[in-house]
Amino acid sequence: MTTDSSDRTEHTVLVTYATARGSTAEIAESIGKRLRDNGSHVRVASVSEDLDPMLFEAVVLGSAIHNGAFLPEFTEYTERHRLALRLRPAWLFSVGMGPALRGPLGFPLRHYTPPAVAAVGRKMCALGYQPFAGVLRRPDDARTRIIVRLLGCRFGDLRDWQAIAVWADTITVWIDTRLPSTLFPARQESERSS
Ligand SMILES: Cc1cc2nc3c(=O)[nH]c(=O)nc-3n(C[C@H](O)[C@H](O)[C@H](O)COP(=O)(O)O)c2cc1C
Repeated sequence: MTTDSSDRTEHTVLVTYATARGSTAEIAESIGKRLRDNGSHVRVASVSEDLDPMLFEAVVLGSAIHNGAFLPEFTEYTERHRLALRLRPAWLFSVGMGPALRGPLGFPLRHYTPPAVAAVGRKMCALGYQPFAGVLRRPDDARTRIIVRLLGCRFGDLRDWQAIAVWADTITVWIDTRLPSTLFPARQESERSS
């Protein structure tokens, strides 16, 4: 934990991510900003920085999905820090097409979690898992384009910033209510008497 100049306590949170083309990094930055605005002390970093989750009081981590799995460097990070992730309250997010699927073929698949993604959440004992829609570039090959269209998915920036902010707020509620209060005794005393 840290304290700012007014002795206000700030819980320390790591937001770490893996991205191939940048959309997941922007989602991680947005989650970090929201948690910061809500009063936490936040570090946003790529998994390539390999920050130790034990140095923070809570961890939010996420990756783009490619071919039904998290990016390899992300899965490797969760393996390397498996014990620390179990010891810290940790939340997992993915970035892919899922929440953007529509229509008779796409809708039933909206809530499908690829087994490789579910396995990461299970192993790290994530307190929550949230899939977000990402940025879907128009594929070069016609076959993939047709499949994506059949699943009712548009191409372009499909990110739902409001859903991302709401999810970050639920994490703040957990942090504020479950992590131990770290107020200095003197301040607690003055607050009791006011
Ligand atoms: C090669 C490739 C494979 C992908 N495979 C999947 C997939 O299996 N499931 C899915 O939901 N999205 C898939 N996507 C969509 C990406 O997850 C989506 O574009 C995401 O926003 C990429 O995040 P990034 O910009 O951080 O790399 C794939 C994209 C690419 C380029």
